[in-house]
Amino acid sequence: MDPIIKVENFTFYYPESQVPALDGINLTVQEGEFLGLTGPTGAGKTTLALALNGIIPNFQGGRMGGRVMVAGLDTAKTPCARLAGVIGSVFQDPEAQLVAEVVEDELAFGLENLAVPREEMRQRISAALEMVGIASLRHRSLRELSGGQKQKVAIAAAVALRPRVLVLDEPTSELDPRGTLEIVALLQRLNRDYGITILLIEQKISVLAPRVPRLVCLNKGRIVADASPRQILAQEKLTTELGLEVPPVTALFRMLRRAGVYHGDLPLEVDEGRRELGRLLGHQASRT
Ligand SMILES: Nc1ncnc2c1ncn2[C@@H]1O[C@H](COP(=O)(O)OP(=O)(O)OP(=O)(O)O)[C@@H](O)[C@H]1O
Repeated sequence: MDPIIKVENFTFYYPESQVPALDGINLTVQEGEFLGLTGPTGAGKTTLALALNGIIPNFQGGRMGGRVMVAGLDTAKTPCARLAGVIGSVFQDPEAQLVAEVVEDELAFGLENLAVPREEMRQRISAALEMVGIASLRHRSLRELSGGQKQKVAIAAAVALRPRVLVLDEPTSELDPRGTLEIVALLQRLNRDYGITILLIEQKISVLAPRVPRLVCLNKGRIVADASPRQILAQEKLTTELGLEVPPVTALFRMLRRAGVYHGDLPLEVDEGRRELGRLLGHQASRT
């Protein structure tokens, strides 16, 4: 089967910039994957998201090389309205991306732009609100909602367009830890139950690591790693270079590995670490 995303040798310079924001990117994503994308500030994460949804190069001037294919469409040659039915985007700041006063109107907005007939529009709005678990917010004013609820509305608005891919650019950066985990759990559900391919851009590696099977790391416009979070977090030189905030429990087990007392998989979460520690201490006790 053809991959849902295929980025081939893609390079992009913003206007008047001598340094490429993206430099020879090659990335293949199969339909149904849940992918994390991380890297330091200025690495090119947002630029890649904009290249995937066609804003680059359709609305943003600049120079590019290579190509970006999403669901078989070349994003540089496809109108953004057509791409919107294939790939949905959610950005960092819910305020900046919401345009309506009332939740259901927000969902209607994108559908109207695609000229979806009225009755189908009503059905799609209901379905999207159900999928995201916010049917009860349908008639609420956006101004009354929390940041987390607003992000869910933004996700529902994207889902109403029935995309095969969702790209989310740091959607939880303005949320507290509970709101963050709720959004990630929602994305996992959309991926698992509806097969939507998810590309989640996130600097907080502790949020991504236990929840994504595949993590792509960008630095200075290049992909510097593409592996499981466990494999990436095991590479001390790489994580230092990228300034990734390694979860404390993972850092502890890296130390134990270095000291030669631990040889198992690196835990990514506290519970996992506690279990491994129990096993390790039990093992040590049985040897003495
Ligand atoms: N509109 C623009 N015009 C010129 N240069 C830009 C523009 N937007 C981004 N850049 C530059 O492109 C490079 C990549 O930026 P980008 O925003 O894609 O990185 P990022 O990884 O998303 O960073 P952050 O985590 O801070 O959002 C940076 O050097 C940045 O300064």
